[in-house]
Amino acid sequence: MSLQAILYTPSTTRPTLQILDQLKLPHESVYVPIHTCEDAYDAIKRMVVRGAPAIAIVAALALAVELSSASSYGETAEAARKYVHERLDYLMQSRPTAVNLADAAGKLKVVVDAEAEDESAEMVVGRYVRAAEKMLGDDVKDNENIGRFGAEWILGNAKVGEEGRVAVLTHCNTGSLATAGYGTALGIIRSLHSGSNLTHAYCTETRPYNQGSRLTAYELVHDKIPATLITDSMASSLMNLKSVAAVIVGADRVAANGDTANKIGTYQLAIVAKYHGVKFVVAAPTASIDMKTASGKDIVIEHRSGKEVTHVETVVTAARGINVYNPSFDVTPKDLIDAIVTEKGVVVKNAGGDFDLSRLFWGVQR
Ligand SMILES: CSC[C@H]1O[C@H](OP(=O)(O)O)[C@H](O)[C@@H]1O
Repeated sequence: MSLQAILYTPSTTRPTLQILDQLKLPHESVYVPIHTCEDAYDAIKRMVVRGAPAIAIVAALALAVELSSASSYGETAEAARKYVHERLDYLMQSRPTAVNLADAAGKLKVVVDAEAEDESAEMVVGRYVRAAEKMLGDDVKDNENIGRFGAEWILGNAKVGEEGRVAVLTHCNTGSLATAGYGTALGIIRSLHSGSNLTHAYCTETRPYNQGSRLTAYELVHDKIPATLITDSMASSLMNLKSVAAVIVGADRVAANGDTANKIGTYQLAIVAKYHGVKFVVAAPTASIDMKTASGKDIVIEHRSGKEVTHVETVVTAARGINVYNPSFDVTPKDLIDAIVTEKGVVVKNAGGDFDLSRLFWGVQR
């Protein structure tokens, strides 16, 4: 059975939403109910659920559940539209760096704003719920495409070993626990593995939240994919001594020029990969690409509590009184990125060294 971060039961009357408490993994697999937007906001903020696509989908579905269980959205279609806008704006404040939530909110606002003659509040709500539910299934399909396109690109462009197989390194968690299923960067690893083209997957611990040791390692073991856990500080030695063909990472926000914000530690992996001639691949749905943000210097980087660094669960692991620097993300400049893999295909830099990401959105209302 595949791992699922999100359990959603659509129903004509009262849908239900539960999320896997990722703070308890890998020790316990516990699902917690989400009834309101406040529940979702708190779960996203505390990283009970995390991962750019998963954050967006949980927020969208939480509002669907809330709308279906209360008539607090007003008596008229206009009141319902206003309520949906306000709740989405509230949810968007939960974490600033990943763009997927803002992207989903924008799309859902367009859906409810599509006015129809004499429609009721309930008709607006119904349109919202159907659009939010569609995001769940679309994300899995997108990730399967990312997996296929990414595996094909790596096998066609990286240093492939004997029998057409590769070893790769990934950072943070970008699998079924960060999405609606299958995953982005981890989706490429799943596709390489299912095509018998993977010799080994290395995953970094990804301090301080340990998405790698607690979540990615959990997924790789669950799927019986040959894998080895390393600490973040081992990555350069690994690329120096082992035949790593590609580093594959996710994205929280890809700027219009291709600069990419991702989990802290990504930037240094890109530098080491460049030094060792290892391909550096960003895997992300187009919902993670923000054409309104020109470059990486314009991306807001979330800073989190120093306790994430000084504590492992309740155990203090640092000298009391020390200051802590804890940016949750860093920005990898486009020059260090070899390919951006999306559900619509792979984008590489042109002869001028630039990514032209706009073509991914031709004919799409943004
Ligand atoms: C496909 S998940 C994308 C992205 O989100 C993760 O951040 P967080 O665990 O803080 O939500 C990580 O940066 C992943 O690469």
